[in-house]
Amino acid sequence: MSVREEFDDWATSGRDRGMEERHWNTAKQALMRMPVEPDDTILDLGCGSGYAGRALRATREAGRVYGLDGSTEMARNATGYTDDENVGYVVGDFDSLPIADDSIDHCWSMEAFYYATDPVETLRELTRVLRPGGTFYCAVNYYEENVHSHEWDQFISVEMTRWSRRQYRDAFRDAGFHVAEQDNIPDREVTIPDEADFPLEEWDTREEMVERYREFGTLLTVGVVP
Ligand SMILES: C[S@@+](CC[C@H](N)C(=O)[O-])C[C@H]1O[C@@H](n2cnc3c(N)ncnc32)[C@H](O)[C@@H]1O
Repeated sequence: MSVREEFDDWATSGRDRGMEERHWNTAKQALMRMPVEPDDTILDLGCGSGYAGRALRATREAGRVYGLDGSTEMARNATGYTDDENVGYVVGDFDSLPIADDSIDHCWSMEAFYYATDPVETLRELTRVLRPGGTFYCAVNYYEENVHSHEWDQFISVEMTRWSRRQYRDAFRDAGFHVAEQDNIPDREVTIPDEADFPLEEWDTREEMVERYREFGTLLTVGVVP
């Protein structure tokens, strides 16, 4: 199945809002760190329901926000969630961004980058569209050190790239970014039941669930275009 078919299916069955809910606890912490100035132009790469761009408009006075997604239905849903004319959702692929050179101040991406067919090319594309000094805030829950994420590729028909912290930094540098920051952002809000409630459907032990959410959380890598 293609990215488009897979995520069209998610969007039409309402799973875009479920993703937003699952990602928001750590996404909001990372979004707060972005050095967005009023009127800056933002790209949300793999925007899903488009919540991140709308949050940056509402809280940081971002100027123009573009959400890009390979799924037509995701882009359609996202468009329906706002009447803000400075927020626009476009259909496109990470490896060939339909965006002019040096036109974006900051790019955000949550739980999407690793679906790129060619993640190295996607990074190169981002250095093309970002202005000098522009940043790429790349947040992922699927990565090598997060052993609890390793089986996720079995539940989806799209290829996924599982890089380590080190591989993210190296790839960012190879594509021409400076690496400004790399951090694990814990999810302190997700409810973790009492010991006596385990095993759960998804978790054998409480310890594993604590490690997944409170310790590993979301891996954030921040690149800056020189
Ligand atoms: C797991 S969802 C995350 C959505 C959103 N960022 C969030 O935090 O909820 C990944 C999104 O990336 C999009 N996507 C995956 N690979 C893509 C590609 N190669 N080009 C464009 N969009 C892609 C999917 O259609 C999907 O909406």
